[in-house]
Amino acid sequence: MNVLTVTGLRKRFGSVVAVDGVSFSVGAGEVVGLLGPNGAGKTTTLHMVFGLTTPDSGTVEMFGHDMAHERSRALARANFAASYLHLPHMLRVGEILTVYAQLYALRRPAARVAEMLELLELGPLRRQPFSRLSSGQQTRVLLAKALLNDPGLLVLDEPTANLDPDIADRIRGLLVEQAATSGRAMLITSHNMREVERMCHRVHFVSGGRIVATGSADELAGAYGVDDLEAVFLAVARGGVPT
Ligand SMILES: Nc1ncnc2c1ncn2[C@@H]1O[C@H](COP(=O)(O)OP(=O)(O)OP(=O)(O)O)[C@@H](O)[C@H]1O
Repeated sequence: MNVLTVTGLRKRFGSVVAVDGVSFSVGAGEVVGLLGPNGAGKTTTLHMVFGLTTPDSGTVEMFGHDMAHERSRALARANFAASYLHLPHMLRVGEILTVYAQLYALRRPAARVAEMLELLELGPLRRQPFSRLSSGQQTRVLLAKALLNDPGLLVLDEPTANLDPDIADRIRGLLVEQAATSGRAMLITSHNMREVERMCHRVHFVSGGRIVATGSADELAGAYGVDDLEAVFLAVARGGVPT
């Protein structure tokens, strides 16, 4: 069974059609990427998946629950992170994670917070207020918050934005490993093609609010007769078609 099934999503903002009939699915243990140029509709799609934006039409089903009618049951097993999200600025890192651990009704909140602090290398920062962290440190706290409830579906909008190459590489590694071992489904957006090649089993290219190409990185490179996903991106963004 799919963890996530998105069918015919549409969203218009005034005269702008941001998402124009997007359908896809994500299975257990699968990492799916949404790629595309600025303004293509990726973030709007993620926000509709997670219930942050209400679609004009279309459906989102998570763990077999329809988001429109069983939102809290669906979201109980999911989580979302994006570097543009804000957490309470005056609270310290440890306090923020503790608040979320309680909100998620975790059985052993203190132990889980300690685990996340270690996993995201945040131990030395646990007494720092969120407002005093660098943007990369804030991104790590947002990821720690998103992993707290061991979600079966993790939605990440540019997961390694603001991270230095070393920590970004380690975080990609841990996300991929966790998806493989726990069966977690992941849906991500990224403008980093090497990241997508490393993390995603399947990618959907979005352009003008529509999915215009789908496949693994290798399949897409083959279809467009190019060497890698970066070249596929350029071809798709410039209106190319498969060879
Ligand atoms: N709240 C909003 N009000 C009006 N227009 C919006 C709103 N959110 C998004 N849009 C418009 O919808 C379109 C899609 O935006 P979206 O943020 O989904 O693109 P994106 O693919 O995530 O782009 P990027 O790669 O730059 O993050 C854009 O034209 C954008 O200006």
